[in-house]
Amino acid sequence: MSHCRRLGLGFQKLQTLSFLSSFSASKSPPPIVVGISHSAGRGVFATRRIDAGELIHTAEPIVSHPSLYSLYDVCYCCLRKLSKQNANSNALRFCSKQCENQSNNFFEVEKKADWSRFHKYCRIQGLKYPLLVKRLASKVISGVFSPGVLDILQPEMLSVEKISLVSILRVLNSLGKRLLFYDLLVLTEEWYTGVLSRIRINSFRVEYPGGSYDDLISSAAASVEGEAAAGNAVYMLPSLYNHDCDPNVNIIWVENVDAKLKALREIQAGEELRICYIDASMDYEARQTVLLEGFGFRCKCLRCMSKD
Ligand SMILES: C[S@@+](CC[C@H](N)C(=O)[O-])C[C@H]1O[C@@H](n2cnc3c(N)ncnc32)[C@H](O)[C@@H]1O
Repeated sequence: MSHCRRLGLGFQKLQTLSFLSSFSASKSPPPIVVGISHSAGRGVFATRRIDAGELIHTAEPIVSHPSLYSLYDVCYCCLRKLSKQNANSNALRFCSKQCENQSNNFFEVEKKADWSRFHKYCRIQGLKYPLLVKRLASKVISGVFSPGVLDILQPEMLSVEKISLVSILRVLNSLGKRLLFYDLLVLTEEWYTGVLSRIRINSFRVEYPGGSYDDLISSAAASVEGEAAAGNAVYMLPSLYNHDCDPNVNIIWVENVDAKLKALREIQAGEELRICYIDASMDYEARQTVLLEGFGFRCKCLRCMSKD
């Protein structure tokens, strides 16, 4: 391990990490370790040489939600695209019995409230993170997760402006007495702010590779509405990957919300694995601006250090 120091995560946190990153006991563990990078806090490092194109690991989300544009076109659990045939245009659907069963707990909670005004508010304001908070809250209330499940992830320092702009609590308050969030004392405004500050810099936009002509047309229509993605999701291990404007790892989605992390080139043992959070084709100034405004940091990757 030449470039990193192993990280002393608490036992409980390590358990959470391994549970959520779909390392099957029958398969060998992925060739990675979490350590401290020299310029970006915690990071993920290779424990052996990794070949170009190698699948490093897969990851299941802690929390995910379809985009409002895709709400009735993808599985409400795994975000798999569904056939439009025989679809009731306003019904949430699952792709399989397995997804339906897996969603039972949180879906029962969600069904207790009418979310239409909340969705309308998010659509008008162009908000996606409150949908993830809604799903997480439902999972907490149904007992799937403890309220602090995201605490291990790095938070963003939220300005008052950012919090009030996306104040799910304010919107939910207007829904009246059937409020989910006030049912449980643990889901307070403080909980909401902590969760939002983590979701903002750790969530991924789930997009599939371009498919049929119909897909292209609907994604063009969705782009006009500002949200072409199938949905958004937060993962545990992928959230520990730092950013690089010349990344050595790619995160992709093939058919559902399960993420695949693949090596873009040969990686040596001890090297840090980094993904790209933004469109790397932008010039230096634009990349710095997007990373500062969107993720709250000045990029110190090698490409940025040489102002390329
Ligand atoms: C998704 S987290 C990555 C994991 C994080 N390092 C941790 O300790 O949890 C994103 C945060 O990592 C840091 N980071 C990631 N890539 C960076 C880079 N290229 N330069 C500087 N900081 C970076 C920033 O603080 C950023 O807000």
